[in-house]
Amino acid sequence: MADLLSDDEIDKALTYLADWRRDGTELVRRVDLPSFTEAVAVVNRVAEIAESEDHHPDIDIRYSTLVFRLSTHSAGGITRLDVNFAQEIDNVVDVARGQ
Ligand SMILES: C[C@H](O)[C@H](O)[C@H]1CNC2=NC(N)=NC(=O)C2=N1
Repeated sequence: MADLLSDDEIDKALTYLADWRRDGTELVRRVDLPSFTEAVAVVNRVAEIAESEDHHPDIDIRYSTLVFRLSTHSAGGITRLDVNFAQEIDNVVDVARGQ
């Protein structure tokens, strides 16, 4: 099982996860997309990665706005798995935006 990161380790990760914030035991990112269809396409791509890595974010879908919440449930907080997954979500969003 992955180890919980320290507060310092989480703060350090947030320096390069610029679109993420910490909310207690979770990393959180809000993403605004141009349409519901594009938002759901991002969710579908993230779902594929989640299944392949057996690590699953909580995802809130409201029209074209997504909120991702990452936490390692088995550890009770934020681990390296969540930091890595946050970067993968960033990559999916960048591709969806053509960046
Ligand atoms: C049995 C299965 O491997 C576990 O339930 C996995 C599934 N996905 C998971 N996702 C997240 N975010 N945290 C977990 O601890 C976790 N555990």
